[in-house]
Amino acid sequence: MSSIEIAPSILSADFARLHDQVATVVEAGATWVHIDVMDGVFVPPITMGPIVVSALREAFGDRVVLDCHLMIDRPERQVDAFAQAGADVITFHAEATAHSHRVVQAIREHGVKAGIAVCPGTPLGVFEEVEVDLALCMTVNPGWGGQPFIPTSPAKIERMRALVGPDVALEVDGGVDARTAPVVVQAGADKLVAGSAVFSKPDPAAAFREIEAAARGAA
Ligand SMILES: O=C(CO)[C@H](O)[C@H](O)COP(=O)(O)O
Ligand SMILES: [Fe+2]
Repeated sequence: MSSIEIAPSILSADFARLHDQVATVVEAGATWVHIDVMDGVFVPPITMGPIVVSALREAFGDRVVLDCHLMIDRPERQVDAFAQAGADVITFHAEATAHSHRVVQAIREHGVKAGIAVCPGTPLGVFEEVEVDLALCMTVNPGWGGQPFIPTSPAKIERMRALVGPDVALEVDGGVDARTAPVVVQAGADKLVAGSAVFSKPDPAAAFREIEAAARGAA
C-alpha cells in the first residue's frame, strides 16, 4: 500500500448523483474512494453505512479500494457489517474504543486491511502498541468536510511516520488540496483524502488530477 494515492471523499459528493460522481474520479485515475461513516455520537453528523459500501462494490467491482473511515462510537460492533459489505480498508478511531488491538484483529480476520485514526488532539501512543496496516492522521477535527488544514499537522505526520515505519500506509484526512498535498507528502504521508477540494469544484476530474500531480511531484 506504499504508492501515493489520492482518495476522493464522497462526503462532499452530490449524493443524488453518487454513481456518476464516483465514476468521474475513477475515470480520472482514482484507485481509492474514501467513505466517511458518522454515527451522530462520536461526531455530531450522521452520514452513511454499509449499504453505501455494498452499492459501490457492486457498481465498481475491484477497480477501487473502498477506504472506510469509521467515525463511530464502539466500532467493534460494526466490523462484520462493513467487511461483509465489501470494504477493503476499515479505519476506526482510537478514541472510540477501549479495544483498539482487538478491533484490528477482528478486521484482519475478515481479510480486510486495518487502520487506526487519531484526532488532532490525540497523542500517538496507540501506534507504539498496536501494529496496523494504515495509520490515519486527522488534519482537521472529524465531522465535517471543507475545514481548513491544521498547520501543526506536518510535524505530527513526521512523528507518525517515524513510529509506524516505512511500510505502513500513512493517510491524512482534512483540508488536503493542491497546496497542502506536497506538504503532507514531504512529511511522510502516502494516502491523501480530498473531499471538498475535488467534489466541490466545477470540474472534479481536473481537481483530482491537479492534487495527484502536486502530491506525486513532491514524492
Ligand atoms: O473525515 C472527514 C471529515 O471528518 C473527511 O474525510 C474530510 O474532512 C474530507 O473533507 P475535506 O477534504 O473537505 O476536508
Ligand atoms: Fe474521512
